Amino acid sequence: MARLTRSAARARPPAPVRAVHIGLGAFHRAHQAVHTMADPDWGIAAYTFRNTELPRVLTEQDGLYSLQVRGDGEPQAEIVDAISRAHPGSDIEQWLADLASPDVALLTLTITEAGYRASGDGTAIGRVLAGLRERHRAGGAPIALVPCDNLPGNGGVLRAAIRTAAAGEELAFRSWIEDHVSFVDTVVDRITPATTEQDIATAARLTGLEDRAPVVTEPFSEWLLAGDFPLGRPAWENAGARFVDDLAAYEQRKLWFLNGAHTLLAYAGAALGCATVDEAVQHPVLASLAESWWDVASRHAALPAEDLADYRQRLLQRFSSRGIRHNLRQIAADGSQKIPARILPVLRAERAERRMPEAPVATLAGWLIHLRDRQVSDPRADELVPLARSADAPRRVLSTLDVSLADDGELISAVEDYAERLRLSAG
Ligand SMILES: NC(=O)c1ccc[n+]([C@@H]2O[C@H](COP(=O)([O-])OP(=O)(O)OC[C@H]3O[C@@H](n4cnc5c(N)ncnc54)[C@H](O)[C@@H]3O)[C@@H](O)[C@H]2O)c1
Ligand SMILES: O=P(O)(O)OC[C@@H](O)[C@@H](O)[C@H](O)[C@H](O)CO
Repeated sequence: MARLTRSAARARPPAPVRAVHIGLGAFHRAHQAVHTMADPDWGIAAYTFRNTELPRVLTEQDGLYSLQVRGDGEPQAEIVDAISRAHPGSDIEQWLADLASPDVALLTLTITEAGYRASGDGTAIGRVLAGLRERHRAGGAPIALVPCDNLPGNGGVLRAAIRTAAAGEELAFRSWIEDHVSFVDTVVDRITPATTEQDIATAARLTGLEDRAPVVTEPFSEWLLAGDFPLGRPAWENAGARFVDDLAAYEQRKLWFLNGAHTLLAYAGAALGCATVDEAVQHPVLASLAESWWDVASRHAALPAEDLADYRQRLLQRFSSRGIRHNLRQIAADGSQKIPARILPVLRAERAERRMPEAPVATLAGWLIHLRDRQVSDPRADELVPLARSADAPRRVLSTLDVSLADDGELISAVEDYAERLRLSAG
């Protein structure tokens, strides 16, 4: 079987690099790259500072990969050609040259929620700062930074992270950042699980080509953006992106309803023995918990009730799709970074009205079990795992997220009881 390359796929030559990406993974390739492909004048130079294998494979494939879109029927595959160059993080010189180039108008980021917390040499924020420094030195063309991670106010979070990291820099550079770097807020949505060996075999069957870097995703895709692009941007709207003035209500809907339900299922679902999202939503206890989460979140959400009702109905279909096997373990990573945005705002609002909502309690109880019994991937794991194994674990773990919730004795008892209930139900 022929290897997937430009000549085998008879595709156009790579587009000139005008966008850079950091955090080359599955999601970038299912989302921002697909939007960028809709504008043939824009090519991407994509970097990953952790995975050396993916850029090597993509380079061998001339930047091409297949995207399998899986709904309930037969998957459809298309070849995505938006990535003109793929680089491992060791290509520091190329990274600096790309960010310094006035041809480059924007940098997109998918560095996970945890990526915005860490700064200094070797971190994503440290590398972005080094790139901006180089750009400033090289003439200082403006640039748009477009974070695409599931964080509330992600543009503002990135701005704050860069400002903090730049605190010791020269005044001229810091002023340039304030005046010439635009931080765009986004809401991103397309469920994209990690690729499996089985997906590689399916890609070969669908395309007739050997592709070592296929991506699997769902038909649904959404990208909402608010902010300025001083040197222009691809016509992302050709692929359905929407540019709006205020994202807050959409962001709340996405983070609470989709990501919040994912987090609930990841912890309570794993405690009840489920491995994937589609399996979890078939489980009667978890299906009812998800509905109860959406009921309680609807009480506090800003969008009109009909909009929320449509959204949750659609979510249930998306979560139930047999084509997408989204591992709960993948979603369970970095809970300390996700729970505060996805679950706690609703829990606080409920507690202020003296209610004890079952689904947030189940999420926290499932998280406790996760921290105590499983292999934990979380930037705060060293602190959290010992606390979860100590006496008074619910209070001590919750206090790492929000001291006022940890002082809520009724809540702590409810979480403790629920964790026991999950353990008993799991047998
Ligand atoms: N997969 C999805 O369904 C989806 C949907 C919407 C948003 N996202 C966002 O995209 C992010 C990446 O998802 P993915 O599916 O591409 O994952 P992935 O595992 O395929 O790729 C993750 C990328 O992030 C980088 N990364 C991981 N931890 C980092 C850190 N601490 N600092 C800097 N970079 C780091 C990795 O090097 C890799 O390039 C998610 O964390 C989420 O914020 C994902
Ligand atoms: O990607 P994370 O780790 O932020 O969160 C896991 C999932 O909730 C997330 O990837 C969703 O699938 C995604 O946000 C859908 O658009």
